Amino acid sequence: MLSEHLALHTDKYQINMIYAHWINGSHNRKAVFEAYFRKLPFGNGYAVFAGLERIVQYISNLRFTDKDLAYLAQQEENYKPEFLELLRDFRFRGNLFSLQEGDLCFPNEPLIRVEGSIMETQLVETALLNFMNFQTLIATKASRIKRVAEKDVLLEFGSRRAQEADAAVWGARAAYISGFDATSNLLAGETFGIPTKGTHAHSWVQIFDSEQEAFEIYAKALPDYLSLLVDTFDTLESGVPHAIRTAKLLEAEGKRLGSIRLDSGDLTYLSIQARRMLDEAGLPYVKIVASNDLDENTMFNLKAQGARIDVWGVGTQLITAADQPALGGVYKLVERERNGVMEPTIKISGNPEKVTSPGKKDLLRIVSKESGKAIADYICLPHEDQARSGGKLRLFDPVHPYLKKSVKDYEAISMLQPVFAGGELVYDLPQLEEIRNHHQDQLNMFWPEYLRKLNPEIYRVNLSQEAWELKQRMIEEHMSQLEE
Ligand SMILES: Nc1ncnc2c1ncn2[C@@H]1O[C@H](COP(=O)(O)OP(=O)(O)OP(=O)(O)O)[C@@H](O)[C@H]1O
Ligand SMILES: O=P(O)(O)OC[C@H]1O[C@H](OP(=O)(O)OP(=O)(O)O)[C@H](O)[C@@H]1O
Ligand SMILES: O=C(O)c1cccnc1
Repeated sequence: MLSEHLALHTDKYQINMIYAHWINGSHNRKAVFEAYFRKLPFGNGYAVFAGLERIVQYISNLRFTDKDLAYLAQQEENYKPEFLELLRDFRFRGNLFSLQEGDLCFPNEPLIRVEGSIMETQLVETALLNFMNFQTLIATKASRIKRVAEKDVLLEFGSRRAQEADAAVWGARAAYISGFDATSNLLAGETFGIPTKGTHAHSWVQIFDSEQEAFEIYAKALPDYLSLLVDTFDTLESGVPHAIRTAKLLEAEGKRLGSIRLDSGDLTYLSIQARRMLDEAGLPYVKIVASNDLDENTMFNLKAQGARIDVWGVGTQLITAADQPALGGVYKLVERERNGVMEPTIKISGNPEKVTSPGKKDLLRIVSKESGKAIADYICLPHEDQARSGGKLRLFDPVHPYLKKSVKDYEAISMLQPVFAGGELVYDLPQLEEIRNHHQDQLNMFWPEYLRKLNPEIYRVNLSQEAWELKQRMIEEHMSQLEE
């Protein structure tokens, strides 16, 4: 759980390839890989990049122990002892560039770029994608939920249904980045400083002889910000009246019941009725929490129906990204060293979406100086300075080049930040609060049509003329080689 020691958290084929390169004498040749995803999850208009802190921890601690090496020797008889000695001395000495956590990101743009020896760039693929894919997926799901909740309070309740402990804890962090207000998971709270919140379970009520007794005992022990779960027997006939009685007892002691929680039945009807009963009892300050398999779609409907819910507890659907449980991010080779010189490389596919964009690339966000809003993301080769110098920029769709427009009076924001340089960490990991604020600033940079939950406008991600021509040229070269 949250292990720092993850050298073997890689696919066996990575070590096999590294071994074969070593036998071939090519393991120290240079390579450049880029990580990206091809399709946005949940039909959303953007994704929220997350996972960098975990990646930094992983790379900083990447060492093979005696135990790891003994295990590798046992797994593969072919591995020569000298190879295992090479692994013993392994440290990541390459460069890594990445988006910042909380950045909005889009399909087919480089989110992380790794440059270094074949050995080090290949080794890190599995873990890096594992962290990026999961955390970006959950941050994106959480961002959708936040768009619907708007100013309501969001509590992350997913731990018990998450795909194991790391997913619960890092998932809680991803949700917080995208605007959740608290988590029920204390380890996530302790590890990352996320505020923690909790109500109580049905078992608390069931264990006593009466609901009223259960509420009073709980109120006595934990009178501040108390939340009472009111649906164990009958929400409106029993739970809410008992909660009101408990609130009055608290008032007599100068204290206030914080909230009641609804966890079953028709949440619109029950919240409206409970609100009325609380108000009529002179308890307008008591908030209503709702939970029960909620997601952004149910929440949207509940709000449209006029539900009187102030606080939303969201678990399973968020933490498992239930409607799309994988992001599908990939890590592709874009440059290789040949005869001492770096050259672009391409992966051809019968499926045009899967043809890679060759060459090491930078990602610039083109932002209008007039509106302060993002116009497009622009992928160019590192030596290209047209966009960076603010010159008139021709944008065209890489798949349908006739879709074009020119922009001027813009700022080109460089999205890929240097994180490791020659193996040294050169990036100050921001505090979680800063990441959360950064995510909000990012959202403010986009017009609402890209942010809406249903059928959002597609944000432009364009290749520079030069990057596009390189791709076309390499496709044609490969095709003519195939024909020969
Ligand atoms: N007014 C509503 N409109 C749309 N969906 C709702 C509404 N009220 C509740 N839901 C959602 O419907 C789903 C199922 O609720 P349902 O009432 O069938 O089960 P339940 O309340 O868990 O049943 P039980 O009473 O046995 O616990 C949940 O995801 C819940 O959030
Ligand atoms: O529905 P989710 O979005 O996943 O939110 C978490 C759920 O977990 C709890 O139920 P559970 O039945 O596990 O425990 P309980 O006995 O305390 O209700 C809680 O009451 C929520 O319904
Ligand atoms: O505190 C709660 O109400 C809670 C915590 C975890 C899961 N369900 C509810």
